Amino acid sequence: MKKILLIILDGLGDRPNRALGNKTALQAAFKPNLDYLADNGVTGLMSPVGFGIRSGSDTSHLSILGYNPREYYTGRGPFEALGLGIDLQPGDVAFRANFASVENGRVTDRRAGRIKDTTELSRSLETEIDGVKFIIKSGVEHRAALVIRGPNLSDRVSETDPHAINSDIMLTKPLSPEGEFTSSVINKFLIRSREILNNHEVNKKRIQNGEKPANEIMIRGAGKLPEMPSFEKLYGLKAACVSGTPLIRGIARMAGFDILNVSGMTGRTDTNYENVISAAVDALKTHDFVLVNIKGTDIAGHDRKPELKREVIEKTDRAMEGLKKLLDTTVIAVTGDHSTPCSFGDHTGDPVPILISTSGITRDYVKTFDEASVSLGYYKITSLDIMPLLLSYSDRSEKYGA
Ligand SMILES: O=C(O)[C@H](O)COP(=O)(O)O
Ligand SMILES: [Mg+2]
Repeated sequence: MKKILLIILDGLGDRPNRALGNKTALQAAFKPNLDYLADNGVTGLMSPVGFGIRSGSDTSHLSILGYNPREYYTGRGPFEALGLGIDLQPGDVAFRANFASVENGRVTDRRAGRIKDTTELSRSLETEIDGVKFIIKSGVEHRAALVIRGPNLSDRVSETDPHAINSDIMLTKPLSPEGEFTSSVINKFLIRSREILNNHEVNKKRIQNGEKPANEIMIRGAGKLPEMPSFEKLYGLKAACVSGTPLIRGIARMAGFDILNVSGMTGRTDTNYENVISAAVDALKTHDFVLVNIKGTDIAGHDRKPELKREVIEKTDRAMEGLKKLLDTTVIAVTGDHSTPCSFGDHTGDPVPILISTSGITRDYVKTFDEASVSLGYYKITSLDIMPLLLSYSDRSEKYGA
């Protein structure tokens, strides 16, 4: 039996970019190690969740790990909260939150210029209203989690993220009668938060420095704690997660993974790629399955920066130099969780390249790892097919039938 290393480059898939001579970031990148793994492996295209589905990182990672989101997904919020170390309790409702910039009632930046640190801002918003406790914890850049705790709370409330700039700021609405109280108490919190954030020293300084203020908190992905069997129970695999992204850490925590902390791992494009990959290699000594998530490719896609995406791929590739040595003992798979084309600035339903490499594998004829090359590869699969394939290539599958 072999170990399994699964490396997800978040939002990896792309479309041709004019700035890269009509190539995708993967096609334009110098990436000898990814190409080596593709050459010495089997490749193909992987559709996250299902063909043509524009999945989020939450539903796609769940499905890659074999948790069908249609069965287990209750919303993004719980994973964001768990990933930030909040001890979510049954009955709590959790949200993903964005610190955003607003001018004259309109959103000018959904990410407040990818602000570096919102800890003080989050702290200033914590409160209790009508018997409901508001817990807010800052994540990476503009990201945060909001958890509301109290009796009779419902997740049947609408989001307040317009997902587009120049849109009016929003309040939540109940999605059914059971969401009425929750929505009204959240709206009191949001109105109070606007007042606090607009007068906050951090924002006054930002404006003085010519930066956009983080003066609005927008919420989405309402959900309660899901129930999921552990990864170990499902597959008998002891698993570890190497990711600086709270959402991914939260999903892995829910699945019972060991969540590793790595020096220099930021969850941003400036992460220490070498440390991330070597922490994963180390973890393979004590774990059967290691999941790595590199977030920079997705950030570059959302920010419409093809050169930056290429750079993130090249840095990841450089850090992967030592992985070739592991192929005798390890199945290495590399893919994305969805496409985030730089030309679109958001997730699309385009399939994502996947490679699976290990010694002794029957190779296909593909020698380079990019969207077009792997379309000639062996597999056209969905994310739900990944775990069965990894179990099979690592000689861990149970026989189906006698
Ligand atoms: O980076 C993330 O957290 C998401 O993939 C995109 O979310 P955002 O558009 O709110 O930044
Ligand atoms: Mg993603």
